[in-house]
Amino acid sequence: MDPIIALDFEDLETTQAFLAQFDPTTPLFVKVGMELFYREGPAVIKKLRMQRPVNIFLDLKLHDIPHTVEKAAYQLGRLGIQLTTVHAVGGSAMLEAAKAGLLAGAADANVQAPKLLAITHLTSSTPAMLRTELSITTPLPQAVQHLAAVAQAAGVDGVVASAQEVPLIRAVTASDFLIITPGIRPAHTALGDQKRVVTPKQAHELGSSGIVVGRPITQASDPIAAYQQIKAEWSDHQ
Ligand SMILES: O=c1ccn([C@@H]2O[C@H](COP(=O)(O)O)[C@@H](O)[C@H]2O)c(=O)[nH]1
Repeated sequence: MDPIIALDFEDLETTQAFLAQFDPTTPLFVKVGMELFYREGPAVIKKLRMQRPVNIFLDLKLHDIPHTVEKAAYQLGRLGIQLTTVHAVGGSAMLEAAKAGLLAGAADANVQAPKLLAITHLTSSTPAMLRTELSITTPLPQAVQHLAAVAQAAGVDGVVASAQEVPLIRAVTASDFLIITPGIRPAHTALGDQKRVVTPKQAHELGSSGIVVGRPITQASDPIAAYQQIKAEWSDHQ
């Protein structure tokens, strides 16, 4: 899987100007997050597809009561996207509802259902933050591992975690369980708010299924060169 570029831009125009720098015939895997989706609405998915070949990871991180999540997931299932997210801490009933909603929406719209990923603990979280602010006494890597096992048992297709936790997750999940890892920082790039970070090469070595990269590409002086360098570091070993 190619690196997934996080399109964390304020509007469609800025996003399309960014994407126009890439060869229009080369497929890209992109992530649409809350910022762009809340501004442009579901139409942004169709508009991005009209511009160029793209696979789309719609990262809205649903988290609510099961009924509400199922109805929201139904709408997302209709969009023909490839990946989407819920928060694992919503629990099994919510995860199962999300999956059911996606499948029903996709069936009604006659499109392929997206794979569902459960967010474990955000890559911006630290062990100290979990302990002192969330009162979670299980060590962070084991807490992530536990959530991954819960997600798999609920029928979710994979998780989002730091690549640092991939070996622990692999130990308790099936070999085709997806582990998508943001918090990717090539050497000498700014961490920003990310805490549990690895390089693209480390993510590969640790066994990530896919990496998500935003600012190291979108804020780079030469985004194409940054993307190619990250892609090479990530996939030259595959
Ligand atoms: O735990 C998580 C879950 C999601 N993300 C998202 O990934 C990108 C990362 O962007 P960078 O600019 O490379 O930091 C961003 O869209 C997040 O919403 C995450 O970072 N961590």
